[in-house]
Amino acid sequence: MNETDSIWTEEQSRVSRVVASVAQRIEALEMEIGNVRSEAVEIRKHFWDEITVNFSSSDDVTETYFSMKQQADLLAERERTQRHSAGYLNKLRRLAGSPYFGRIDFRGEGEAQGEPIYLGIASYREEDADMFLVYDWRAPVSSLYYDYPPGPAVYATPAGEVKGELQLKRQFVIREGRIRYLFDTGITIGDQLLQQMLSRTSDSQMKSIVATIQQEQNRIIRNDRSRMLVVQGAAGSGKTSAALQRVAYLLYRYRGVLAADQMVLFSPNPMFNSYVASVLPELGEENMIQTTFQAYLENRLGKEFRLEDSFDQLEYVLSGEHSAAYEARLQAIRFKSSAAYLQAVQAYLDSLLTEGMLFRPIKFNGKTIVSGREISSRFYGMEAGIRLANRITLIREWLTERVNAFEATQMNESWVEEAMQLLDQEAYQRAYYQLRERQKRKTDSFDDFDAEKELFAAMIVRNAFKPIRRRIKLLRFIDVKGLYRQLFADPARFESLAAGGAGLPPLWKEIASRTVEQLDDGRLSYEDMTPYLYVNERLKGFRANTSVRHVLIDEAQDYTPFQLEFLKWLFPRSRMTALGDLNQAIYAQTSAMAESDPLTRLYGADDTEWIRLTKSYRSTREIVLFTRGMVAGGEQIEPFNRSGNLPVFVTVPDTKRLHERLKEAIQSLTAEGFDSIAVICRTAAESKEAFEALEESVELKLVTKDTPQFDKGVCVIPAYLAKGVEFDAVLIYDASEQTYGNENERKLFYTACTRAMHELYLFSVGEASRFVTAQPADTYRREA
Ligand SMILES: Nc1ncnc2c1ncn2[C@@H]1O[C@H](COP(=O)(O)OP(=O)(O)OP(=O)(O)O)[C@@H](O)[C@H]1O
Repeated sequence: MNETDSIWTEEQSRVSRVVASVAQRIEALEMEIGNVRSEAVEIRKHFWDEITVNFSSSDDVTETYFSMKQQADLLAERERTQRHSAGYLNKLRRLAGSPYFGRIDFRGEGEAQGEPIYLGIASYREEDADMFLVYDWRAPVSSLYYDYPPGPAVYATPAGEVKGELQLKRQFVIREGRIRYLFDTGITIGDQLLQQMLSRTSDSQMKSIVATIQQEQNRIIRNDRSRMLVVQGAAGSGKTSAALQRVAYLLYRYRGVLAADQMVLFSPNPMFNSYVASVLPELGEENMIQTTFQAYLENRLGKEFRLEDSFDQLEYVLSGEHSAAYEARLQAIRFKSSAAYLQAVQAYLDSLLTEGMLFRPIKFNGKTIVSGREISSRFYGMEAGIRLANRITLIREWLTERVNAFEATQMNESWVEEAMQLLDQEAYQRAYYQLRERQKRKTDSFDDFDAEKELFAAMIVRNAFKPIRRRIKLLRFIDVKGLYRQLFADPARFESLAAGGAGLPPLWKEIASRTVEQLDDGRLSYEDMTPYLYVNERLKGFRANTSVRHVLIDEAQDYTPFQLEFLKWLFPRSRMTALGDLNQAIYAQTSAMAESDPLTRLYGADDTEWIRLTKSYRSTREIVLFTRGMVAGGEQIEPFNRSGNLPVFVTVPDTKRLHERLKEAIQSLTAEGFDSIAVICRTAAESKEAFEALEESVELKLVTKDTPQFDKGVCVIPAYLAKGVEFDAVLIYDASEQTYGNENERKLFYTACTRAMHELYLFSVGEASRFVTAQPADTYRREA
């Protein structure tokens, strides 16, 4: 037996021992849980038997209370134990066939001998044993595995640094209790294993990467110093993967203090939510809250306005209509998402302390109780030093008093009498009994007709004023829509707010009048949604969420400085991780990542850390070498060393031939065993066209913004919905100069091409796009 064989045999016998031990533990735990469950069921069943219910005297009541409490506590305790054990059991089951994926031998300074440490997705120790048979990949010592090659190494613990020497680093692939692969690794974590992981065909669900986390990714995952962590990483560099492992890490690191529902992940679209939903459960953790910024905006503004979403906005931009209105819209999108606009809006809100506040009148039955002007003069009559929020609180109190006073005058009005007549029998009965109950507590008599009538009248008046009180409570008397409109209705005022108008877009007047028109029509375009909500919240008080402790923003380049500022206000007690790639900023708006300032300014330089990822893992070396030339700074993107075919550029004479070639390509890729193939188009309209042309000859699905989840197979999808996800093979439907001939579409084209893991085909009717022809001829292959 040579050395390798004997290592293999030794390691296999350890694996078998651990697997047997885990299996035993699972069995014991299943029994234990079964017992606790039946105990809990018993307690529930006999809950009342054990309790002596007696309310005769106050002592008896106390005794009853305590006996109930005791039973309830017992039950809660059993159920807690059961939940905890069930969670542990879930983790053990995951260890059962594949207990670990790595081993490090570490000799601490001053120690004579190194200790082998085995890493898995959860820690495991036999009962009453000191040593862990498996360490959780998130334990402090486990970081050695990701951070160091064999040699001197150090890891941080809550009690300080531990120095020593890493003597061995070994990787395993264990399935069903058998070692499939085993190798000792050097500097990075096994290129060999990573090669294997990356050469698999893709799935409709993202996978966890714990066994092959790279050193630079580990810095993201374990970072817990700064309040704000910004990750700028190339396409396919593992930003999303790192973000999800980070959630798992933080849940472990702060267990007992931080729960999954205190972390929120903002995804680019609802489909993406389903794509990443299985990573945490795969690691035995609960999922964090997942949402999209659009869903939040819709929830807050959907009742008031007809809303456009970011995809509609992009479709409009891509339509490329050559008109003055189009140019104005582009300028509006850019300006309204900029830090300059945010500052102008902030200056506007500050200026409202001296002039310009707008209030809605408080009316009842068409009669004005307090006019808008009256509220306004009350507002500006206050001492200059009182802050906006305090003024509004004072106005609210004052309005409540005014409404109270008015309400008191209404008892004998004819509308009350009429309402009394209209009470139907049932409502009358209900009201009668209610009043009677209430009255009984005060006096015993309720037979006086006049008194009864008076009480009814009071009740009717009170009910009629309820909505008004509610409106006052919710500060609806502030005319937010009017105030937002005013920003645009008075361009001169806005110019003075925006630092003398120096930074205003050239078509500002056109933009202003269009915005007013839209607001009057009850519509809100995507670029106005966050600013509008910001104005609303600043005036009415932010509806902040204080329970969330960590916000992760994926595809952060698609957020505007305004939106990030908004999220900071919304989650005041939260840390933030923003992950993005400026080269994939496909929207026309100003990106918060375009310059480092908006992101750094959010929490200040001292509280912000930037990490850059330049290695790309998703695509083959050939695809990365072809695509990286399309974007600024692309030469810094380093491909992971996994080889495949050159991207293929196919020129066809007409659409008929295009569809034939597409069909052939899909068929041959399917035959080669690729599970996920995407025909990526520029817009929804182009996707529909491609889908209709192909659906008869190939089995495929059309993905739209309403598609709830990804499925394996062949799909046709617009590029903006393919963001963040990947496919085995990508076919660019139309890579012609006519379709991608505009500088603005560079990033969209790059994003589409970088979705490919193994194969990339680009088709073109006629002349090829400038983004293709600019690439070195040896980075792709041409076919006619
Ligand atoms: N350390 C790793 N081990 C194994 N696979 C990895 C690793 N890092 C990244 N990958 C794989 O690379 C692919 C791209 O990762 P991911 O989607 O997280 O990248 P991204 O930076 O978010 O990409 P994009 O910005 O293009 O959406 C995924 O298939 C992921 O599993």
